[in-house]
Amino acid sequence: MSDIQIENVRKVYPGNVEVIPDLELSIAAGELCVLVGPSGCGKSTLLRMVAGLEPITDGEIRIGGRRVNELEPVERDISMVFQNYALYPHMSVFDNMAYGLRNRGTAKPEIQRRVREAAQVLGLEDFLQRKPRQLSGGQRQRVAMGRAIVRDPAAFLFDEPLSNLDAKLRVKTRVEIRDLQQRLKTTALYVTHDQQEAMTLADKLVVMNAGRIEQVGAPMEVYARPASLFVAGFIGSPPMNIIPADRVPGLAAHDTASAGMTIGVRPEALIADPAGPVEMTVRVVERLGATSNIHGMLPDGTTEVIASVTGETVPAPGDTARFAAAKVDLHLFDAEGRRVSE
Ligand SMILES: Nc1ncnc2c1ncn2[C@@H]1O[C@H](COP(=O)(O)OP(=O)(O)OP(=O)(O)O)[C@@H](O)[C@H]1O
Repeated sequence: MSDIQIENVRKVYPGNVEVIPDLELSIAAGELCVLVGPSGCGKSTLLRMVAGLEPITDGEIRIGGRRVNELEPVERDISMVFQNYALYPHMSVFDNMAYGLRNRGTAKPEIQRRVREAAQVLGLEDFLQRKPRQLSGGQRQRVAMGRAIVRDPAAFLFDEPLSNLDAKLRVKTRVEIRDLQQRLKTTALYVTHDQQEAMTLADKLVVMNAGRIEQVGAPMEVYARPASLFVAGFIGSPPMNIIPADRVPGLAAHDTASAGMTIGVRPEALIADPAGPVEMTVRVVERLGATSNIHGMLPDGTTEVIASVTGETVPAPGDTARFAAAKVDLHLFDAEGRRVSE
């Protein structure tokens, strides 16, 4: 097991395009660290720099205490799993998984042992003689993971590995990856733009925005105490309601209204209450089964609010509905979007 240290890393692409100004990140040995953020925020660039597929402009990256800046990808002792699987179509599953070991001159019996072991872990024993085209998308992704596992690397790097799978398979494979990582305890860096995937997989969640880290923490910590308006809006689904404090005077203390502050309140923290301070005109009600999302508009006519409620009885479009929230469920942000509440 190896840790990964990213220190003062900067990335400027040719043409003087600075996409990562100065980034620090420490990933402990055995930890699954997930980088999440909107398209273009620099997640893939960071992962590719750790992999050695992209040179870094400034700073240092260490894997297991060893500086890897100048090392080629093959010398870094990492395994990558890509979105498109990158399997060799003409080779069997066994040969695909054995490829890296053969290249390194590993002895035949050792290759047999490791591939069979990985196939067992991944439930691929019955598919070893098949070609990739004879497998489903989920099975192909497992072969790609098998190929990563057999090398017993210092770290796994995952680049959006689930984005080619359909929704159901994505959830299933997500659980498999989590389970696998917990058993193997291999350090992993995982990139996704899907906040739900990030929340469920991560030991350490890193929210990126425009080449910078907005917040690092355990998923539930980030969910419970988002450090900025950006994180508040990005983590959680449906997203946290962001309400200018002066629009709902009764919701938070009066001194917040005058300071250009914003109140964040999660849809699931809004409780139906006929005397509640949050008044909305209901526009759309989404019934999801166990919960319903009520989409409405505040009296100001510009601030949209969502309340997630359980139960059979929900308001209808056009109704006026009122909600309250407990003080502990209010998140206050200053005019710069930084968290000010505890
Ligand atoms: N080779 C390149 N040359 C110049 N700019 C690049 C290059 N590769 C990426 N970029 C730019 O760097 C920024 C970060 O890209 P990156 O692919 O790391 O983002 P990302 O967060 O992984 O996005 P996505 O989720 O869409 O893959 C983007 O603005 C992108 O246009």
